[in-house]
Amino acid sequence: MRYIIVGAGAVGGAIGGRLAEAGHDVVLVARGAQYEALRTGGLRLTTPDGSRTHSLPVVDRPDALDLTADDVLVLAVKTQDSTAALDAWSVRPVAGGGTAGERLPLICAQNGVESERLALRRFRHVYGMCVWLPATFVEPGEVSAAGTPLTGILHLGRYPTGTDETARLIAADLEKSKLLAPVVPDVMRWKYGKLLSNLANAIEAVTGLLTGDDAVALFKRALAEGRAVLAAAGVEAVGQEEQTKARGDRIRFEPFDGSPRGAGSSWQSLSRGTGTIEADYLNGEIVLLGREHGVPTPVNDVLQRTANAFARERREPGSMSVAELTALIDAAS
Ligand SMILES: NC(=O)C1=CN([C@@H]2O[C@H](COP(=O)(O)OP(=O)(O)OC[C@H]3O[C@@H](n4cnc5c(N)ncnc54)[C@H](OP(=O)(O)O)[C@@H]3O)[C@@H](O)[C@H]2O)C=CC1
Ligand SMILES: CC(C)(CO)C(=O)C(=O)O
Repeated sequence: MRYIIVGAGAVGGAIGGRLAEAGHDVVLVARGAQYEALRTGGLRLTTPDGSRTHSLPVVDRPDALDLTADDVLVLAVKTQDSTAALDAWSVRPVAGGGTAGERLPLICAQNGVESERLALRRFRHVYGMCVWLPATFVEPGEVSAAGTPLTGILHLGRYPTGTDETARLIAADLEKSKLLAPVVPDVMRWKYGKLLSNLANAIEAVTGLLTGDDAVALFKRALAEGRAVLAAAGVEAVGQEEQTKARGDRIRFEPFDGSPRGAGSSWQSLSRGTGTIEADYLNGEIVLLGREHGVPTPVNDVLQRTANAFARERREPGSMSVAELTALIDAAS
């Protein structure tokens, strides 16, 4: 199989780099400065076991690549960029007839639960992936990932439910590539569990903090709301214990010597001044479900709106104190 990584940033670069190292065919899809850097200097991947550079084929648009029935699309863009990428790739012809949307497997290697829904409108064969793989976009052409001795754990399954032979073949390739890839029949249960953890992303992006009593207390309030909403919606999510057990002692996420990892993916969006952030699909997912099921969500609502304002106004990550953020939430509660 050939893996086409649509959005070769932090997560896409780490997964693509690991697959390439293990000898799999990989094509990177990138844009802007990242495309230029990957094209001219290759992909530099730094992990606890060292740094290496991979010279891989890279394209900046779908019509620069001829697709075959052997291809797998791995969507690793931020959720706010999913629709545009899915629209562009789904209509590409595949050798032998049909389009990518009709014939190729598409894996959503992203946080949140929205991309699978968007993908299923355009692709017949959609797979969800729950990505526990802390990765950093260091600079154009360079990404790092902190997991050791394996780089991350990627629960994989058919969307909305089920498993199949394709999932098992892809998982086998990932497992040969220093990644743990359990195939599960209920991948969205894993992704909803991860969504609850990612309610912290906005707190970290805005305040720069995830430790300390006040930041932890805020996260607990966001989490309690998230749990209440999922319960009201009848959505099952794996708990922290089950997630930790799945990793066992096979992966530790620890900073390593020379690790450039700063913070989570939303914090990185602000620090790169991209002008957008994923909050509508993390805290915003809980707010939306809360509205649908009559559960108030003042905490996640303020987190979503504050993170969006930070992105829009290109404010520095960490430039609001936890006390200020808590006061905004208290005023709305
Ligand atoms: N980073 C992490 O530690 C983790 C991230 N995740 C999730 O993984 C997903 C990806 O996050 P992450 O890797 O951090 O994000 P990044 O911003 O590092 O990578 C995404 C890349 O995709 C590019 N891109 C967007 N649209 C297109 C397109 N149409 N064609 C080509 N390239 C495109 C972006 O370009 P540009 O910069 O120009 O926007 C960017 O380079 C998110 O859902 C995130 O929540 C999950 C677990 C951990
Ligand atoms: C919490 C973390 C780092 C886990 O991989 C993540 O999902 C993110 O940065 O968005």
